Amino acid sequence: MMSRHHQDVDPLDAVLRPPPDETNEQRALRIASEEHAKAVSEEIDAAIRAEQQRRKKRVVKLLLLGQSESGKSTTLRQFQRIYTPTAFREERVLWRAVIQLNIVRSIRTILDAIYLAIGSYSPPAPHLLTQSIAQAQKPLIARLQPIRELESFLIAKLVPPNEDEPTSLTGAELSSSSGDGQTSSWRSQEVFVRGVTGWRSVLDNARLNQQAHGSNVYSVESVDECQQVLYRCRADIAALWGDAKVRDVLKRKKVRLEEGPGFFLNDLRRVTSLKYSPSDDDVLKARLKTVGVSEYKFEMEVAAGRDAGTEWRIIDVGGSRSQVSRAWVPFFEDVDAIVFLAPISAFDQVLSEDRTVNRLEDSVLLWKAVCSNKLLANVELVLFLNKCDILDTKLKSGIRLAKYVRTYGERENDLESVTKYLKGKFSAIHREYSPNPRKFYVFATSVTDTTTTGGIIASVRDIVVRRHLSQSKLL
Ligand SMILES: Nc1nc2c(ncn2[C@@H]2O[C@H](COP(=O)(O)OP(=O)(O)OP(=O)(O)O)[C@@H](O)[C@H]2O)c(=O)[nH]1
Ligand SMILES: [Mg+2]
Repeated sequence: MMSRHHQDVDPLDAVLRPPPDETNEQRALRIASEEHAKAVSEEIDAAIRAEQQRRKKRVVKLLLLGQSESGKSTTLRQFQRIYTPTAFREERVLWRAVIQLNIVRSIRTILDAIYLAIGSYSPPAPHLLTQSIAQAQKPLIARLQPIRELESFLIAKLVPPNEDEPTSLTGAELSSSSGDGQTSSWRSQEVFVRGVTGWRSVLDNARLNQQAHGSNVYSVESVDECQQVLYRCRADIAALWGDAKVRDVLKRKKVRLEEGPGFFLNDLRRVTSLKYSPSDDDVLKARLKTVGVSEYKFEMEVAAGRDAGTEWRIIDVGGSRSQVSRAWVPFFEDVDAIVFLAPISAFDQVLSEDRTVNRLEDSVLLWKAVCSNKLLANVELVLFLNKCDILDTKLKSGIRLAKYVRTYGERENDLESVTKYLKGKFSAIHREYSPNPRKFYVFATSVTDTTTTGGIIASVRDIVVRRHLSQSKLL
């Protein structure tokens, strides 16, 4: 009998059942306290779910390294173009000011080359041929004066306010050898940006500042006024760039604008039109130096398919010499992979910050330092032998690698043989200097090229994600 009675009565039910003699007040209190307990329990459940979600969410960290002008920021822009296309497209218009400055810089480089050649700058002696060009082109040069003025305006607009770093970072440099064997050179400012998003807010600030100061051409309200100046000067710019004698001066001064960063003079009609809006290719070609370190975080958009929702942190550092040791090391922690860019087209160039150092040699030394760094022993290293398009043009124009890299010897002076040889050299350093054996990933790249870079970026993504997953399993 007893056991039957026990089966009929739920002991919990007995405890939870409201007391039979409960007053209305006690009932209200009981219900309130039950609701509170339920709310607390739901909160705890939500927190647990969020934590589970966070643990499931993939966060990958990629560091871009390489000397200045190697293509790090361009590679970052390729990631943005491919994985956050909407945001990339929306931001394209903001690059117009940078492109305007790139154009203005090219024009100034040409004018400076002419002036330097005729001895307006000391000490070179006047060169008769160039002097006659300067005479012939005098009215044209005078008409281009607004372009020079545009330069300082755009610099004021693009360089962050209250910037404590000197803005006169080394940039394009011309040198002139005069008849007496003396060489003179001067450095021009190169505009830089601290961080990827920094310059955007700078543009907004500049716009507001200028609005407060009236509306003549140089207290421009917006980018459009600068565009108007370029538009008005387009025929003169085209005449200058198209002049055979001017080209001759540039050739003699060894100014190869086309191979340099931010070159737009072959697209003058389009880029100086009033309604000009930068294309994807323009944004990739534009040059804006990075100073310091910028971390770009993004989640791949739904269009990225199976990788949508993965959080990427790509760290882009300034590559000029003064920044290398100071800025890079603190970012070595927690990195899944490094993309190291070596601009192999630069085998016949020197660093703009130290004109005694060959750029290829500098890249090799940096690569050695990265490979041998113990903090990076377990990090995947992906090497981009970059600027292959420029390398190809250079080799075809007859510039020989063997003149600068003597060990290259009698090998063929073509793109395939040169990249194969350099891959071997970089691979040997990787093998010899890595603290632990690791796989060597290498790509011959032209990161400004959208068609070929898409596939390479996808391969990098796979390498990084695979490594990230294997590391997570080990934890
Ligand atoms: N033709 C060509 N131009 C390239 C290539 N890669 C980069 N560039 C251009 O070279 C210039 C320098 O590239 P950036 O990406 O700014 O170089 P960076 O490594 O970020 O340089 P810092 O910010 O000074 O460290 C830009 O104008 C790019 O468009 C390439 O493969 N081919
Ligand atoms: Mg950069």
